[in-house]
Amino acid sequence: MRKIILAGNWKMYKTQAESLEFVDGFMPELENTPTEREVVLCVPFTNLSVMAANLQGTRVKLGAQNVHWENEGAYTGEISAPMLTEIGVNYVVIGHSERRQYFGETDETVNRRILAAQKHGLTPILCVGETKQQRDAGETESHIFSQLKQDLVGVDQSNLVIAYEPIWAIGTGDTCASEEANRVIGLIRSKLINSDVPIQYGGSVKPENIDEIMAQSEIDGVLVGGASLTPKSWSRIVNYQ
Ligand SMILES: O=C[C@H](O)COP(=O)(O)O
Repeated sequence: MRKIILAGNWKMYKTQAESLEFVDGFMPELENTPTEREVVLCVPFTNLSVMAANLQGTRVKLGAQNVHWENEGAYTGEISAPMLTEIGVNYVVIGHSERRQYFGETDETVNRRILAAQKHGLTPILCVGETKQQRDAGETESHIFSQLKQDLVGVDQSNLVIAYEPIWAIGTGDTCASEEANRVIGLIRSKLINSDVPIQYGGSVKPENIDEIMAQSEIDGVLVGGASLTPKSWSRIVNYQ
């Protein structure tokens, strides 16, 4: 039985005060959410401690948005896995297209980050996906297979989540058709050793399309940016029909 994981990625949004306001608004909405659905919030590093304190005793799991492969060292601006686990972080987003595009993340560093996360008991959410240009050139599958091959070297597939995020669908309102997302996710699954790895879809997920996305047979959850930022839209997403 594959796990359903609904994860919000807040990216570089929300101060601590705004995070707490969100928790107040969102928690009552979780009361009717089926317990088998895992709900995760991947928040900015600066909000992890305050969120850990405020989510204690709730079913919401905490996620970070990146992790370095070393435990400590002269790596200005980076955060290590032991620093995250000390706070009570459970998940970490790795290889998001924004990290790959703006911050020089490569498949090699993505792989190193995943291995470090797993070594410390964190569950990596590995993001893969193609650009519009690659899709138009018919390179969607080859690009994603290449990412998987490099990113998953030596990775334990029993503690892993993958998010398929077509880059052209992120933050654009231009959702990938749910049948197409389902097809690509099925192909990703066919490349894995463990076919029970939860595979999410990400890219302009919103209250209006969540029911259709979650009705697809291969899709085990979603990684949501913009629509995870307000209690109203996020609660509609976790309470999909
Ligand atoms: O990590 C989340 C994705 O980048 C999707 O972002 P979005 O829901 O704002 O399109």
